[in-house]
Amino acid sequence: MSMTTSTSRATFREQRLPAWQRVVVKIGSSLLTGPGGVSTRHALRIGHALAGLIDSGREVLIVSSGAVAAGRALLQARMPEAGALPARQALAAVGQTGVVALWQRFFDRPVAQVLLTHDDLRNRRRYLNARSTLRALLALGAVPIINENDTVSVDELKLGDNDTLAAHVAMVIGADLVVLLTDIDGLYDADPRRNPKARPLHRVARVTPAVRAMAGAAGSAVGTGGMATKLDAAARAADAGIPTAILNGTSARSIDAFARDRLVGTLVAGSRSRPGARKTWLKNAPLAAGRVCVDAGAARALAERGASLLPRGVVDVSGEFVRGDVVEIGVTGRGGVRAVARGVAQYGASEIRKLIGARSEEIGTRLGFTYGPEIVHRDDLALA
Ligand SMILES: Nc1ncnc2c1ncn2[C@@H]1O[C@H](COP(=O)(O)OP(=O)(O)O)[C@@H](O)[C@H]1O
Ligand SMILES: N[C@@H](CCC(=O)OP(=O)(O)O)C(=O)O
Repeated sequence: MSMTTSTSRATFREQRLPAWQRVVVKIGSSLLTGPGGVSTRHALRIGHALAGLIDSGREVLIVSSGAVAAGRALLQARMPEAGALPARQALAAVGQTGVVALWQRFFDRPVAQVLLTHDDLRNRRRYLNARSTLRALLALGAVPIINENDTVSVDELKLGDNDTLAAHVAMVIGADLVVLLTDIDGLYDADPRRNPKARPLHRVARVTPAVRAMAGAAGSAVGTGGMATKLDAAARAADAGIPTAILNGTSARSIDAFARDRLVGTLVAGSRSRPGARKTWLKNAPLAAGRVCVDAGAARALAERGASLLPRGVVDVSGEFVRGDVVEIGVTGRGGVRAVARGVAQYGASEIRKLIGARSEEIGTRLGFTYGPEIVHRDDLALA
């Protein structure tokens, strides 16, 4: 058989873990579920380690997978085929209660269920709400148990995997570290389940295309995305200056090291600069709700002078978005539309259509009201 056992694999040596006060820990489905639904087999050790860290004054947010796998086991259902979204959503609804109840067993303080959708991270108002709620939960001493709101997220708007969700949560809450607990010791230079000669990578300075090429698909029937989504998530977090540790949640050695502020696994370094949280969020907001096309002069003003976008420079609007949504700002050239920036729209699409080419002073007369002279304020802009 081509699969290798974990005992024949090269092992990771223990290394330093960056200092942290606030961490987002993501736990994959395979660590939390078994044939009977949720399972304490691996979760027990992880839960105790996290409880110890919280008791010592650290702040821990948990991104927990396992709803679909637990629901499937409880209903003795087959895994729905790709595309069978309502069935997966139903399984998630059945399994999620057990996942949260499982976590409650490890903490003597309340846990809080937080289900987030793509929209909650894309829309600035909802993003700010999510941030305030998470902050309040930490201040109250509750342990946030976060998952994607699978029962209502539709395919094209799904974050899709909880590695990505963990990176977003870390950016939203300004965490110092992301920890991805999985069923393998860390990142290897090839998928060790397929290549017995794969070598451990202790440290990744930057997620380059060459590093991405090392990552293969999921290792279990319940996992989503494999190492590829973990590296994508780590790259996002790194962009915001947040390092990511990838380690084995089934291994006592790895979990015990983490509880002692050491790492047995892979560290993806954070980039040195830590751009403003708002710009980071904008750059990573999963999808834009629409597009505002601008003329070449406006594009230059945004890119070269860091100016706000005024109605004067707008030439076209597509999509149906409302005030507060993230929009793409593009400029039309020979090869089609080129993205220039992303920003939070101060006006909705139907309003901006009435303002195309207007001077800022005309906004009041064209609309009958005004939210200010800018279509997108410079503070709410991130260049592409
Ligand atoms: N280069 C690699 N190094 C380590 N693991 C890899 C690599 N490429 C693919 N994998 C696979 O990724 C799996 C972990 O991802 P996944 O199954 O999605 O887990 P989770 O449920 O924890 O998100 C491992 O079990 C492994 O088989
Ligand atoms: N939101 C889904 C998990 C999606 C996911 O990323 O799963 P995994 O790769 O096991 O972390 C669930 O709770 O079943």
